[in-house]
Amino acid sequence: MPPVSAPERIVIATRESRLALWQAEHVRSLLQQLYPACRVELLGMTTRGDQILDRPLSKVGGKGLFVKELEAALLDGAADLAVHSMKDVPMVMEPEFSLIAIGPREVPLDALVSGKYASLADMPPGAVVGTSSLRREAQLHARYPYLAVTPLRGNLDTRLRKLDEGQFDAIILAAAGLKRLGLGDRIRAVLPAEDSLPAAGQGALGIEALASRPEVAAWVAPLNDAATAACVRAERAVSRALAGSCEVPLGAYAEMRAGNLYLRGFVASPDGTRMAHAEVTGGLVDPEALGLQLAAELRAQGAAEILASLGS
Ligand SMILES: NCc1[nH]cc(CCC(=O)O)c1CC(=O)O
Repeated sequence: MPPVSAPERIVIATRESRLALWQAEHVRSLLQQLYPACRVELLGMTTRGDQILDRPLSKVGGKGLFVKELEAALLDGAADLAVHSMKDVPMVMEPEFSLIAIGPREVPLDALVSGKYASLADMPPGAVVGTSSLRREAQLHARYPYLAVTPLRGNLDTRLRKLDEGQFDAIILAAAGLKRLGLGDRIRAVLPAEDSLPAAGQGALGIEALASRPEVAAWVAPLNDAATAACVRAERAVSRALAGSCEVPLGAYAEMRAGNLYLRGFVASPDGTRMAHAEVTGGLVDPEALGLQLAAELRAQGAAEILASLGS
């Protein structure tokens, strides 16, 4: 039996990239199984983040550009919930909105995609790696300072096309997106967290609704994965404490190890010459507190000076 009185109709707001539609369709089918008599529908939308492709997101308003239009659809009642990649959800949310479920994680790590090289270590000096993520760029500069990093934006298909056209020797993408779209065979190497610590929330789906609609939260509660939610909440607390809404080279990654949360994070200068790195372990009771503990540890390792030099 479904845990709540079954809804008659649920409308899911989603971006229209292939990955976003896959994720929304995935949530649609899970809800349809829970509520067979319900009409579960998708409302596809284009966001500012999808339109602005010529500039780095960090220069035009950041992650919020991927969620604003979906939130507007929640506010005006056109949709009941919105499905996001947790990585794209701003760390600080307006109080009208709440994250009502975080689904199980795909592989949370970054992946190397290349027709030429099987690993970063195989790439010769001057070889060109495409990424527009400050986090990936700083880590590449720190560990492989002889590689060239050049900007790469666009949805997954666009990025793969630019690689195939020869604009780059390799590109770095989230393994999760490639796997979800059936493009897992494009992955030459999954980058270990030691080489490329993932972004807060990477690989996890988030479901957002109006805070004023507890019935929507009850409908989707069965889709929440408690372990993933704890990991992602710890990661987001790190990012919130250190970066706020600013775009900085920062990674935060939590794993379950022996029933505890093992949380790692870094803050770096974009050129990778300065990097603060720290790790903490703690129980599942208060993931946000563990995130704040890691943020304090990173400050002790010099994160504050690095952030100050970024002008944030
Ligand atoms: N920044 C865009 C974005 N948001 C989520 C994913 C991949 C899937 C995920 O991490 O959940 C991607 C693409 C990428 O980073 O390669």
